[in-house]
Parts: sequence; C-alpha cells; structure tokens
Amino acid sequence: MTEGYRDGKPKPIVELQGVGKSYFRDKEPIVVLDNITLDVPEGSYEALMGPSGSGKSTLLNLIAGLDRPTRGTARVAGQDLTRMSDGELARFRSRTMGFIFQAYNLMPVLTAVENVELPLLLTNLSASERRKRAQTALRVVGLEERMGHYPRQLSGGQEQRVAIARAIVNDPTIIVADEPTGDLDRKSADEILALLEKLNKEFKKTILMVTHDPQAAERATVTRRLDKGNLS
Ligand SMILES: Nc1ncnc2c1ncn2[C@@H]1O[C@H](COP(=O)(O)OP(=O)(O)OP(=O)(O)O)[C@@H](O)[C@H]1O
Repeated sequence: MTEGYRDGKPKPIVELQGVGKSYFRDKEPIVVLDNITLDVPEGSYEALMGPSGSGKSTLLNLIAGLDRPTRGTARVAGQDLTRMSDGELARFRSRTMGFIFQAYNLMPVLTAVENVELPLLLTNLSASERRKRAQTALRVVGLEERMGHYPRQLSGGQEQRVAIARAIVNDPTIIVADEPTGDLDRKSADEILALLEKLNKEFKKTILMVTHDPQAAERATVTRRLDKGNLS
C-alpha cells in the first residue's frame, strides 16, 4: 500500500484523536471540548455549526494551530501539532493555513494590494514577486481593479474579498473561515460563499468554515454539528 493511503482512501488532512480543551477558572476546569475525534479528507469543504458557546471557534483554532488542546492528538497536513514548539507552530500556520474571520482585519493605512502582500513580508520573496502574487490573488477574488483602493473605499463584501485574497496569497493547503459572512448582507454573503466554493472546486483547497448561517452551511459538502463539546 502506498504511504499516505489507507484502504485506498486518501489519508485525512485533519486527524483529531480524543481531543479535549478545558479552561481553568479558580482551578476548576471548564470543559469546552470533550473528546473530539474527527477525520477531514483532503479537498473537502466542511461547515461547522452549533449553538453559541458550543466550542466551534475553539475547535477551528486548534485545527489551525492557533491554540493547543489540553489532551489528545491533532495531526494536520501530516504534522503532529501537539508536538510542535511555538515557533514551529507559527511556521506551520504561515505555510499551511489561510485565515478568514468575520472581521476583515485589514490595515486601514494600506491599500488592498499592500494588505494582501502582508503575509509575504515574512518570506524571502522579492518586492516585485510579492506584488505579482498579491495581484494574482486579487484577480482570483475579482478585485484586480481595486488594487490601489484603501479599505474605507471598499464595501464590506469587497473588504472580505481582499481578506480572502490575503488568506490565499501564500497558497495554503487549508482555509479556515470563522463566520466569514457574519457581517454581510445576503447578496455579499452569497458572493463570498461562491468564492469559497471556487477555491474548493477549482483550487482544491480544503475549507473548514464555522457558521450560524444555514444557507452558508448548505453550500458546504459536509455539515458537522457541535453541541456541548461533542461532535455529531
Ligand atoms: N480563553 C478562554 N478562557 C476561558 N474560556 C474561554 C476562552 N475561550 C473560549 N472560552 C469559552 O469556551 C466556550 C466556547 O467558546 P467558542 O468561542 O469556541 O464558542 P463558539 O461555539 O465559537 O461560540 P459563538 O458561536 O458564540 O462564536 C465559551 O463558553 C467561552 O466562554
């Protein structure tokens, strides 16, 4: 059998085994995630739903290497995140992950293309190569014409598209999106969802999206539900 394959199926890109996450208040544990076991196949587009406070963002952050589980193991893109140092985790995030949040988090003093270039400042790429890649990412999200615009000159939907361009400029394997349409009207939300679908289908990105929006979840290929720290 070829390495990386099990029963002829591609090895999952996310593998969580018995993952738990607790916070401690006055030495009393508050269990947020109980005992999560999850396989996400490469190339899938999954939505994570569940009541407020059920641990959706916590779970997404563990998968993305932004946080660490209290117990269990998390393998993502072939690497055991639980064994990594903080520096290794930071490198893992910048190489493997693309982040999209509800708040677009664009720098107001930078233009669209400069915002998209930001993650590339951590690489050895030349300034002209950085600019070229940022332009390509803006073309993918349909905003090439708005390259020189500042965030305040863009609509909410356009700002989120710039944020998506910034998330894909490193060519990540996995995109994590936490309520990507939470602040948008229906039409702009639908444009963002169409873009995520394109990134999944055409660019083969694995996408994990936390959402409260049933219409957003419907566009994903798999919907999982989290309730009181357990997945169904
Ligand atoms: N750093 C922290 N310290 C203590 N408790 C925390 C911390 N981060 C999250 N929590 C708690 O963990 C629980 C789950 O939070 P999380 O943000 O993952 O939920 P969620 O399902 O994403 O909620 P929402 O849909 O409202 O965003 C909440 O009760 C929250 O208060």
